[in-house]
Amino acid sequence: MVASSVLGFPRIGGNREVKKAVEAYWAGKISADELTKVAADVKKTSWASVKAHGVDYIPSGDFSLYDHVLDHSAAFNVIPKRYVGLELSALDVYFAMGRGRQTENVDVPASEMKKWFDSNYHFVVPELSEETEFKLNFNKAVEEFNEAKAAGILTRPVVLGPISYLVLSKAAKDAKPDFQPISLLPRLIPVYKQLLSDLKSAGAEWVQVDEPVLVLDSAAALDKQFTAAYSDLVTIAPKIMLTTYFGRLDSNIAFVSKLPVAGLHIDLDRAPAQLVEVVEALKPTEMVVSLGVVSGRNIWKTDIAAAIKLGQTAIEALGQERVVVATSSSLLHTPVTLASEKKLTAEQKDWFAFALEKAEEVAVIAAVLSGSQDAKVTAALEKNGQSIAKRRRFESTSDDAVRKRVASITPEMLHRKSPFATRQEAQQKHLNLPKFPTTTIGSFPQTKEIRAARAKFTKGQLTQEEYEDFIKKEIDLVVKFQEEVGLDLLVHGEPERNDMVQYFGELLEGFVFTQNGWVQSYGSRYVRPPIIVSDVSRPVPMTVKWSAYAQSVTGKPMKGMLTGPVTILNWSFPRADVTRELQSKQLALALRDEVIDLEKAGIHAIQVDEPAIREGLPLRRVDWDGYLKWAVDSFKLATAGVSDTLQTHSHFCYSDFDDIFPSIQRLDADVISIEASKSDMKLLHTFKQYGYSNQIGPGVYDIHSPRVPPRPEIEERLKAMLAILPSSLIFVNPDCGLKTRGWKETEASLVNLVSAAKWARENYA
Ligand code: MET
Ligand SMILES: [Zn+2]
Repeated sequence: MVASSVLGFPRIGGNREVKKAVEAYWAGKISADELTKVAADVKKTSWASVKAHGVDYIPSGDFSLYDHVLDHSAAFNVIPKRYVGLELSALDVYFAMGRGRQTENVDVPASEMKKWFDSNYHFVVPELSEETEFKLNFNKAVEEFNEAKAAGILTRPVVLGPISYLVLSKAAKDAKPDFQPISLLPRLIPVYKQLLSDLKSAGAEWVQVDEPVLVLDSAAALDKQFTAAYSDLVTIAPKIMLTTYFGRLDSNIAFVSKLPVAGLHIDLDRAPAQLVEVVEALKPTEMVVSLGVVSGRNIWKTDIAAAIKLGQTAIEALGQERVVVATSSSLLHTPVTLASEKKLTAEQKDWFAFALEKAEEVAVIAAVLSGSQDAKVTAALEKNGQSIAKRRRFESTSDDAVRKRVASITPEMLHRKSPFATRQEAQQKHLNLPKFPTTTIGSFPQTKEIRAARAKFTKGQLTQEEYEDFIKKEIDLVVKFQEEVGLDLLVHGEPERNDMVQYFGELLEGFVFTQNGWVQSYGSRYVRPPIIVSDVSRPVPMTVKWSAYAQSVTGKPMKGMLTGPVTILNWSFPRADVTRELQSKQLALALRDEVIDLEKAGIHAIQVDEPAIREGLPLRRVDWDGYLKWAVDSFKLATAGVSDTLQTHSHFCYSDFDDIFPSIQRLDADVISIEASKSDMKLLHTFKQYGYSNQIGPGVYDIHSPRVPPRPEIEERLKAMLAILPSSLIFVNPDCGLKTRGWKETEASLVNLVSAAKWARENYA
């Protein structure tokens, strides 16, 4: 019998119950007990429905109220000093670590967040030092295992493995300069032993231990640590399914196949070619192989016939009993169910599978591989074949005009007319910005009123004209606000945008949208990625009306605001039938037309956001150049079609800059703004090391938290920048858009920001 498994499930709940409850708890509207109850119901529903679809290994312990890495930190007592002794409940300390906390007596910033591998999910980075004292404060894995058991469902608990936990951690500020988190492994192992032996006593037969770092180049140097850790853990743990995802093991398979674990999970969605090598390596062992054939990262219906072929290859070598069919990764990155989509056409709906439908897919594939003659299985298999055939027919139709345009892109289209120095002079004449110009990243608070108006408009309760008047009034407010606060380069505030990707997707050809396809980005923040289904083009201008209006109501320069091609691509579910490069170039051409139209409409600064360029970077270094080439070319294609007088901006919000620094320089944007506040400005050192020739605005405060940055704190950050960068290149701005913030903290924060910039002008003339 081939077993089936799901590696993790979305946490939001079918009706966004968890998101709503967490936010209600933060707002003081419900109690901790009420929150726990909502979470318990959602978990129970997920377990029951995965089980109902016939899945053998059902995950537990993967649920989280904020982030699963943060859950481990809280459980392991990895609580930075600033969160200790605040007289808060354990739950409030947990949330304070995730999002910061600012009340009458407490003022702590959030921890740093980083993107989870190459996804748009953010995890809270653990902070470790020589002084870290690991202990098991609570055992979430056991608690949830028992919770499921009480509901009559036997689960396979999920934990993040010790090596990945340490590799994903960073050294705390007070750690010694040469401190390496991985050096704490011997001290962390006893905690894992306790965690895992408790799980075994609770009755868990298997445990899924995630070690996603095994798909990174850096894991090659950790073979000794892996061997030591797992040789120790297997002695007391349930059977361990060592789980890798998002990439390929490559040479790491050599030591992984020698680990004493009971099973190995590999991602065959991202890296199908690794199957043969892995199976060969496992042959002489007794390990079970878990085949991640159903994508945890995309929403296309699985081609079951193709998955079966992969399964058969494994079975021929290892036998049925040693093969498990699984999702490639946790389904955290996909929406809950297609069943809640009422607006997709029947044809479109037939293309996709969301989390619940994927659970069914793994069960069907496992049943077929087990030789099931069950009529339901045969029918499901046949139906899948028909769906795939229909989709292939749709995919074979393309937009010839778009394809031709991509084919005729010339090198000249990628370059601005003059070098940066010449452009800077020309731009200054138009923009007339003071030294240390202040600006924001684009969005202003998306208030209840804005969301209500948009909802009414979507439902047809507001006419086009009424809605546009409403948006114009919002723009008036935001412009007036910025003038009053004293900002220099203004924005229109993006009130017309539901989301920075969805907004463009809706105006472009080639996308479809879900009503309920929410995917977690961080904490309680969920996005609804559009789906690219065919060739992309721009039928009409998308932002010109709003930017031109905003410019018409102020004498100060107005910055146009677009989402970049690579980000639109990376934050959508992409097509799987053509390359990402082709999709990116099509998007770039559409945006190029928009940039040119904005310039014609009298806009002198345009920001093209590329916050997702880093996360799309392949996990293996050998694959980087290929990606960076087309990613940078796409940005340039979108932005280089304008005159020297137009100031291009780009924005990035992440901190691992070192890796891609030369590519950032190659974008040749006149100004970039970057996230720098939470990572203690460490990325500025990258700039110091490499030098940077164009203008740059390192974010001076963290917008992911409602906390107001006191003015001296902003000044400190400016000082840190000035130690590294010439004052003539520095812009002053928050580290990202303000859409998730309230007006109160936005105003207080920006007042401090403007006054810190004035201070800089006075002191660094
Ligand atoms: C995640 S980056 C966000 C950039 C966008 N312009 C905004 O301000 O919201
Ligand atoms: Zn951002």
